[in-house]
Amino acid sequence: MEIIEKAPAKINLGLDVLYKRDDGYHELEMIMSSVDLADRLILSPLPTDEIIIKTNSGFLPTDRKNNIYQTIEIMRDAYQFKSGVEVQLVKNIPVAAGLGGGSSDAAATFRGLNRLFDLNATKQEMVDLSIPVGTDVPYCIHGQTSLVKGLGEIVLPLTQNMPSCWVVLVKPKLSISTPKVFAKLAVDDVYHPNIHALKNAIEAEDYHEMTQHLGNSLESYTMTKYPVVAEIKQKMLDFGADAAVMSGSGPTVLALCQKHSRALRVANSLKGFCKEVYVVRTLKS
Ligand SMILES: C[C@](O)(CO)[C@H](O)COP(=O)(O)OP(=O)(O)OC[C@H]1O[C@@H](n2ccc(N)nc2=O)[C@H](O)[C@@H]1O
Ligand SMILES: Nc1ncnc2c1ncn2[C@@H]1O[C@H](COP(=O)(O)OP(=O)(O)OP(=O)(O)O)[C@@H](O)[C@H]1O
Repeated sequence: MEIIEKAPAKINLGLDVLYKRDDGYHELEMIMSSVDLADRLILSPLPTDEIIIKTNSGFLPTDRKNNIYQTIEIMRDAYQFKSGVEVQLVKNIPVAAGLGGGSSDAAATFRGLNRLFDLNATKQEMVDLSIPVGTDVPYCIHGQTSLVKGLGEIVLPLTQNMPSCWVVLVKPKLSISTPKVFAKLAVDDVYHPNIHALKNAIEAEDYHEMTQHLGNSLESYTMTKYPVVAEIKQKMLDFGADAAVMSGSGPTVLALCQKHSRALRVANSLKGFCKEVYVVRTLKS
């Protein structure tokens, strides 16, 4: 028996860092959505108790450092199934890009194990178990456009999906360490996007208003340190994107376009500048 699960990339339309907590983590308020650039996971049971991860990506750990491996251990502990599991991971989402690929793989593993072993776990039970795996995993389990708060564990689905449009994703050849970005951030000086205006625009299905409120508190630190990220955003706007913003802690920048022809123009104009350029659609839940 085999179970196939898709793991879509997440995008941060809005990311506000509210304050630094006493434990060193940062309280966040975000609007998150997903796009149809996705990894694919094929899960099958094993006769032994082994956990085997096979992937087409040369860059990923396949041991306990992989979010998929951690998720299998957590679910096996919680639901007391003995079987081992093999997961074939077809990696399409760029790694360490700000697109939550690892978190989405973990969420797909929760869903896939639930189906493979008929565990009857509710979304909320999976969300509760997922918190140690990563900030974005609870959102990825819900998977619909949401207001996400705290350290990512509070997920409040909006009444509407984000208005459908084309999304151009451009990732420069840079590795950005999320812990470093948070550690270096001057929290008292960050820009605060208006998350509530963004939420209201999405719930009113007002595409134009939504484009006015994209924003990310981490953008200015990353753009100062890596000017290429600012250059990509500016080029996207110059070539006619309706709006552009960095996703997560970067370095991927996303542009929104209502017209397909415009999205293609933005993408083609950036292809000479960056290798990793994707034109994708928003997802409906
Ligand atoms: C910034 C986002 O992309 C928003 O979607 C994600 O929160 C990043 O998620 P991620 O890459 O999975 O990173 P995590 O493993 O959760 O966090 C990495 C590190 O960043 C810092 N961190 C992370 C999230 C947070 N709310 N406050 C923090 O200070 C912590 O030092 C943490 O150990
Ligand atoms: N299944 C996985 N897919 C991708 N990365 C993984 C996975 N499991 C563990 N990792 C590790 O997690 C790190 C971050 O990967 P990921 O692609 O999730 O980052 P990201 O897109 O920056 O996420 P975020 O938007 O949440 O910051 C990588 O360095 C990688 O080694």
